[in-house]
Amino acid sequence: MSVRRDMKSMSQVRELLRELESGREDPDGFFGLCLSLLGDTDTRTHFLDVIKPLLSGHEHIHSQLTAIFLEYFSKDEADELELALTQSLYETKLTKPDHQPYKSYADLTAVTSGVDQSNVNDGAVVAENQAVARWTLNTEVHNTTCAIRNTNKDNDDLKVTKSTRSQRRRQRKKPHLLKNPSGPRPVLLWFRRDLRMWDNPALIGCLELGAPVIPVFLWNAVEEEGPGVTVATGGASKYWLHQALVSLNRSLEQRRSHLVTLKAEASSLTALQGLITETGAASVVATALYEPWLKERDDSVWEKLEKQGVKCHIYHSYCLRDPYTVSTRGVGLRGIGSVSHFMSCCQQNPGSGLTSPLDAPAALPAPSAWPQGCPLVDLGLARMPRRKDGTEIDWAVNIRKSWDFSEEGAQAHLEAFLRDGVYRYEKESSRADEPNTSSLSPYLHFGQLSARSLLRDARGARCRSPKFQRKLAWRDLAYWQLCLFPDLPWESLRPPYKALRWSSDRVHLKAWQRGYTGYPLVDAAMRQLWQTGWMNNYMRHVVASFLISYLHIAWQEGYRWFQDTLVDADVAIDAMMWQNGGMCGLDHWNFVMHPVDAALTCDPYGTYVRQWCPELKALPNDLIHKPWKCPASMLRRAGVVLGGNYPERIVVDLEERRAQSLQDVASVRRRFREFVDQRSGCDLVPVPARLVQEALGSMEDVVSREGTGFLLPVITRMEFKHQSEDPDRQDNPYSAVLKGYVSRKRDETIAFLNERDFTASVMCENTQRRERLERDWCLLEGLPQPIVSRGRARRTPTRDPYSKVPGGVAVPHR
Ligand SMILES: Cc1cc2nc3c(=O)[nH]c(=O)nc-3n(C[C@H](O)[C@H](O)[C@H](O)COP(=O)(O)OP(=O)(O)OC[C@H]3O[C@@H](n4cnc5c(N)ncnc54)[C@H](O)[C@@H]3O)c2cc1C
Repeated sequence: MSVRRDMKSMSQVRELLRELESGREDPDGFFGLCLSLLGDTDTRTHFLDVIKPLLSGHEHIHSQLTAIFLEYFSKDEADELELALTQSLYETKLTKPDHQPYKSYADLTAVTSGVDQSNVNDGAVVAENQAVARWTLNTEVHNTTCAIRNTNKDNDDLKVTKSTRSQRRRQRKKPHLLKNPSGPRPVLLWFRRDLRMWDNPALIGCLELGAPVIPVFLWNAVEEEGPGVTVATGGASKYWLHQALVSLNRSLEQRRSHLVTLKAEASSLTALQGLITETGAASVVATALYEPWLKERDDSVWEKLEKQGVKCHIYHSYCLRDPYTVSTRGVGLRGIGSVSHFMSCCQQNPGSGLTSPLDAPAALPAPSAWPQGCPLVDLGLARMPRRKDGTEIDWAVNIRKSWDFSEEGAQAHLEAFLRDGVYRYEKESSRADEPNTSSLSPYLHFGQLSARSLLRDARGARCRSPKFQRKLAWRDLAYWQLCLFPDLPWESLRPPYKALRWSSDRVHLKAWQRGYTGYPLVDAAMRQLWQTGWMNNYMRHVVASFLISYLHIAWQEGYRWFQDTLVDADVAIDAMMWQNGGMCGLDHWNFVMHPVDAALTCDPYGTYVRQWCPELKALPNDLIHKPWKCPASMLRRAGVVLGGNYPERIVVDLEERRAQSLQDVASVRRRFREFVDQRSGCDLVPVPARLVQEALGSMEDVVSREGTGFLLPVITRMEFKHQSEDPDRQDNPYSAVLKGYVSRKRDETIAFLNERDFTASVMCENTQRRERLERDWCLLEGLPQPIVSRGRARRTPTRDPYSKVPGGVAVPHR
């Protein structure tokens, strides 16, 4: 050992001594580390000097260390041999691949975790990583030692017996140096949805238990599905789950662990019990799930395991707030269902507050023996159907091309969005032709990204992002609603709307599902969904409005299709949004998207339609959203055959269909008057007693009826109220059909050009006036007529009809 290294090691030992004094290190661990840093001889020579400072103030630790030291150095020859072996392995671990010795444990952990050195400079992280690295190191040393010893078994029985005996003796004495079979019993880390290494409190919770960690994933489709027709994990989402598990396993392997996957045939409880018996695990750690049926299952699992003497530790990290702790106290129930009301509830009743995100551990302590699992493919999450000839139908090929399923992919997406995209998001999140939203939903759904760290990063972004941050509140709102109304995925919350007349036209439904409705915007969105498993929020509104208000198909059909095809399919969010869109949720969308007019906002140049409906790509911008308006010659030139390579519209009378939908709502509201508040005209919704009790201050809002529980007036679309009052009125002034709005940026451009046009036309008008006066004067005086200028008021090009604004100016956006 060189003098410089000697000094460096000594200074590290002194640093560790301070850790010991502050209680962050224990005497056994400290001694083990001294051995590894100083080596056997130097420890023997210097150790007692090193620990002398402990005599003032930490006498107890000093005497413990002295005992450990004396015990350790009173060993026999076999012990020496084993120690030499252990030390040499230790040296190997402490040597970089280029054979340069590691400078510090931070250095070591940076390599084992694959993280940048700059990330591990934080004191707390280094301490935590050191602890983990040490643990793993010790376990590994032991395992490798055993392995080497076993290969010698046949040759040298005597030596092995001796060695094993001495090993057992030392294990009893120094648990931190070699793993003790009777040491801490392993902990099962039950992964369900928070499939990540970063900011995972369950993972860190396991490490804090100081025991070997066995990460497991159990799959039981029946439990997952719940009691209703939830389609909790549809095809696309199962495919994502499979890929996310592959990636999780890779991350675990980088940390010297791996994921044990298991088909929980009978139940998750039975599978866990089996694992506990097989591994001797003493505890189970997981993050909470909030779907009521999963929570019920979990509660029963925790209860049974606790009775068996297994400790269960549950952490909350999937949502920003544990939805079961959100209260309306002090806020009341008025406006319930809106995100503003929900945020007021959270602000008024802040709960435990958000703590800082946690770093990923560098390594996980591995058990001495791993339980038997089954290969991930056996869970059947990514199983593809087969044709009659046995060949596979790989429907996920485009999904694979569209996404990076890993946690690193999530981080990269997030960074790119906060760096370049969040500004556009705040201005124009509705554009379908530009990737202006974060596309983080599948990562959030599977917990590959924690909501807490996302919020923290969004707050720290260069561009302010209030709109984006609010979306995370929407997400929590959905879980709160699902907890309050467990039937949310299948039963309308507003009772009268259950009696709405819905169409059962399967041809229409199929056309909508596959993107063959004849309305290019709707078709583009549905094809994007089918191929990539995703579409942005605005397009989800467009297609939902089309299904409900124009095809008159029940929202549950839309919900189920989304659950099956979205990679971010999320029971809580999907159900809440479809209920709201289906007019029967706690909130009402106060708009209906028109399948052509909406293009004004989201696809003004037809770029999006051209991408997903390439058969229409040669149509001009102003007609691409309504090919039925194209002259036959234009269609011919563009190669479009309506009813041939592109469908005819499945419904043509949009106005009529909308009016019918409105009439149907008015009629059920009149039929079930008991569910309409006579004072405000709002719909009444039965709410759980818990809500009412919490919001006692607002009892006057609550109408209590016998047999119906508590009825609460909720947000109701103005056009419904008006139509119900005067059913025969044709021109409802509150029509909710959104004509498409032009974004602020476009407004600004147009205003600027308008102004330029205005100046130009005023100048032109003046000239014309002067010319006219001159002409009249010449006529009166009998003089020859002056030569009139040929100039005319400048006309604005009319290439983009979507930019028409009051005032008559039309300009292309770019
Ligand atoms: C009919 C319908 C069904 C929907 N179904 C789902 C679904 O199954 N899963 C899903 O994650 N989102 C769903 N949404 C909400 C929203 O459309 C998606 O979250 C969003 O499009 C995802 O894209 P993004 O990550 O770019 O969103 P961003 O706009 O970048 O938002 C960031 C995150 O906030 C959350 N979020 C955004 N909008 C909402 C919202 N309205 N409600 C709750 N959380 C929101 C999502 O987790 C999203 O990833 C649905 C919306 C509608 C209209």
